[in-house]
Amino acid sequence: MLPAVRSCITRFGRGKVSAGEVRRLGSSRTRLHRLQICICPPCPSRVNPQKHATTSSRNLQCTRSVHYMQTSAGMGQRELVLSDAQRRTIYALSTPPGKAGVAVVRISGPDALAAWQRIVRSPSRKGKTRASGPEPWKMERCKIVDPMSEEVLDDGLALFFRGPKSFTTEDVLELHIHSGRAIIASVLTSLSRLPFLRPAEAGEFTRRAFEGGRLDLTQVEGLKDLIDAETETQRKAALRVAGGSTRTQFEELRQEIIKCLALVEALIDFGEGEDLEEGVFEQARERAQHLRNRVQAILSDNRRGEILRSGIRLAIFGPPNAGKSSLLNFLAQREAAIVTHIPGTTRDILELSLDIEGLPVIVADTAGIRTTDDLVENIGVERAKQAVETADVTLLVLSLPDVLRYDQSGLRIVVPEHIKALLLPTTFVLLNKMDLCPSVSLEQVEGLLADLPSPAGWLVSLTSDAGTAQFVSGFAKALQERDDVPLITHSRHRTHLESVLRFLDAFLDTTSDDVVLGAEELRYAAQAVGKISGLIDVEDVLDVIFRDFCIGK
Ligand SMILES: Nc1nc2c(ncn2[C@@H]2O[C@H](COP(=O)(O)OP(=O)(O)OP(=O)(O)O)[C@@H](O)[C@H]2O)c(=O)[nH]1
Ligand SMILES: [K+]
Ligand SMILES: [Mg+2]
Repeated sequence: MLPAVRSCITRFGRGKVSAGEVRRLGSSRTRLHRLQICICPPCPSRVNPQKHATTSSRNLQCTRSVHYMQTSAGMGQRELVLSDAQRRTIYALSTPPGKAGVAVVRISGPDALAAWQRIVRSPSRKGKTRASGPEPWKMERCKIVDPMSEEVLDDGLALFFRGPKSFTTEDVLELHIHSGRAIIASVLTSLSRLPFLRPAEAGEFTRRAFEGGRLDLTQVEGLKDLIDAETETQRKAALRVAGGSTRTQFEELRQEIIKCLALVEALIDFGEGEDLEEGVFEQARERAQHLRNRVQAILSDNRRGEILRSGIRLAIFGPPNAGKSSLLNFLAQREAAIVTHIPGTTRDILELSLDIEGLPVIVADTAGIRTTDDLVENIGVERAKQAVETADVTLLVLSLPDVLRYDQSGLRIVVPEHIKALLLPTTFVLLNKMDLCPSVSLEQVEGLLADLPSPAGWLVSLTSDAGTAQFVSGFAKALQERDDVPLITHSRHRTHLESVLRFLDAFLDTTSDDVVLGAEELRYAAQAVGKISGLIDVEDVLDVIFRDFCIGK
């Protein structure tokens, strides 16, 4: 560690210099990649910054956590924890192994250029020296050679990205080679012979993109979801998250909390009436109330984002022989479930992951619900009830001829009592076997469907296919609810947001007499939002105070 940096950090630990000064000095002297400064809950043990400051040879990478402690007197104490990790250049095959047209080997880190010089031989650059280096962001036809023997391993393309304008924000070299086991193995073996390279660990390129500030945690999740997306709706949602729309919205939320905190901090430091205008605390309360309502609104999304990611869990249920398994087979377009005329055919739950008009749906076919002496069937009925209870969406299948009644009051649909008990206001209804009731008109049945306590119902014949197209499109639309992707796509976001809500509520419970406590709650709230994106910065609070209040003018 350079003495100037060490001394600056020590002074920072004593509160003599600002984090910004440390950052500036650190950046200029040691070419730091990035510095993370966090607000942490009060630290039980004071940490000796010196102990955590270690020396590293090249390309020092620092991760610093600032423990911002608020004492009862309202004075801030800052502590610095410094850890250096040596940043080596990593390499890996970035495409699936096996026979294909192209394979991409990615090399990222400070020595990517050195790797280029050792293994890339470009015929078009005969006149130029190797030391002049590649032209960044430009594909170059080249030969890939073994760095020791100069043996040509493959004929391919090389692409050099100069950091920070690369995925990882470091220098990145991409080798586009032919995809074959032997070629890939020879190139990777050659790379392993370069002492300044090491194989990348799982997710390490993305991790570096995160550490370099290219992606926040929500974008990292979005990127993974994008790669994992199996349906069109999932792809669109993940693309939006990966593109940073979630990041922006959470960041806005955090900034709002920090503004609130800045008001309260100013109140602590300067007190109302002297340097500050009146009503600052009220202003902070109003903002916090507004924020609280917004967080509450984000949380009441019926888990749509998480459901969309993992697939909507749909349970098909109903009386025996209604055509539940026939429906599953129709949706799957294959004979996945056994269908017979015998009531009680399905016993266990049969689950299939299906794509319904671009929506990921995990469909469960269940045993027909009835009271029976058959031990095995009874277990099946119990499982069916459980599946209905745990599903995100339920669809009741009824056989029209079995439920249609005609009496003095006219035509009615009678749902068996033990089925009624499982009906929710959100249960969709499918009336099947319309082919068996030719005398009943479509209008009549539509009127009856409207009487059911269900958001939507359809009339079909699964054997003749009548009405099935309308059912599928109508049902998919009903499942989609709205096109917009909710902000929360991972339960991790929900957990942190619930904490935000708790801290905001706790702040709203405080009075202007205990502003120190109130500030603490707001700090926790900001920290909880910061955990969603993975970026927490104590300097933000200081920046806002200085910008908005012109202290010490
Ligand atoms: N006529 C007619 N028969 C149908 C229709 N749909 C299904 N069926 C028949 O109804 C019988 C029962 O169908 P399943 O799909 O096994 O019914 P289920 O609800 O799964 O029955 P369980 O598993 O025993 O509860 C079979 O003989 C099907 O061929 C339809 O639209 N019209
Ligand atoms: K059956
Ligand atoms: Mg069945």
